[in-house]
Amino acid sequence: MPEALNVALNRTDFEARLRAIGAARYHDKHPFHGMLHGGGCSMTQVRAWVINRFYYQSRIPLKDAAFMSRCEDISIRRAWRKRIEDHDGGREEGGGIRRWLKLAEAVGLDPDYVESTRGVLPGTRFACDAYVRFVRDMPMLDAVAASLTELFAPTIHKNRIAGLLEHYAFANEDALSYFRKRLDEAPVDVAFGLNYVLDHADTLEKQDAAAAALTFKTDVLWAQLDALQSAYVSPALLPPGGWDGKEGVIGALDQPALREPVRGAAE
Ligand SMILES: O=C(O)c1cc(C(=O)O)c2c(n1)C(=O)C(=O)c1cc(C(=O)O)[nH]c1-2
Repeated sequence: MPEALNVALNRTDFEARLRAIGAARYHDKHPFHGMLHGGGCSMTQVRAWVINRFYYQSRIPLKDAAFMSRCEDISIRRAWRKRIEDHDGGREEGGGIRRWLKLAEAVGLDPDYVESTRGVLPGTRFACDAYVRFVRDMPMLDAVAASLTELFAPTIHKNRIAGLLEHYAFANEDALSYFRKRLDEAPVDVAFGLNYVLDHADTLEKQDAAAAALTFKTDVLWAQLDALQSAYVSPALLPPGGWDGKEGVIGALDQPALREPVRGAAE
């Protein structure tokens, strides 16, 4: 191979390489998201998504704590610990996990049931646990690069807020506060993470490793939606122990807020 092909990309071109991974592989392109955002999901499918996605939410602070536990650089720890606070909140209030459980209640689920993580699909569990393990075991550069899917999250969060508000009776600002808050939180995290990766991936080998880590993370996200699609979209193939469409559902299902969505074209 000619020498020039073995040289690391400059920052601009390497960032473009990372962004191209999102453009090709991010989970906004998964058909389940098209259904969810376009009003094509039944309320049972929305509940299944809320139950399974809670598992992802619950693993995020564990992976950030795993990251912190290996990080010798105090200035990085000072910046990174915000991520745990964003999700776990204070002792009494706040935090993404509490906001996610508000969404669970809004779709008619018992938050204790959701928090129990019973009924989470095996594919969801394997994918999310793999992310925690990856961040615990891989080089720091790879661990940070894996979080860079958040570069692409604000667009999907905005589309989700708009799509859910348009199509689903349960959706209001309170129920969707998780996503609204992430619009402020994620850009801070991703600016730090992107700078770290651009600074540290200073050889072609490291750039390849960072790109592979980001690709791995897109697989973590995609696999969670594959699990939902397989279990809850016809022809449904519910694995043993997966949520049965009934357990944990509380309150009167004929209440107006829990009406089935107004179906529209998938966006
Ligand atoms: O709704 C989404 O599509 C989505 C995607 C991602 C992501 O790209 O990993 C995150 C989030 N949301 C999110 O809310 C969040 O807090 C988050 C943290 C992380 C991470 O890897 O540290 N990703 C994401």
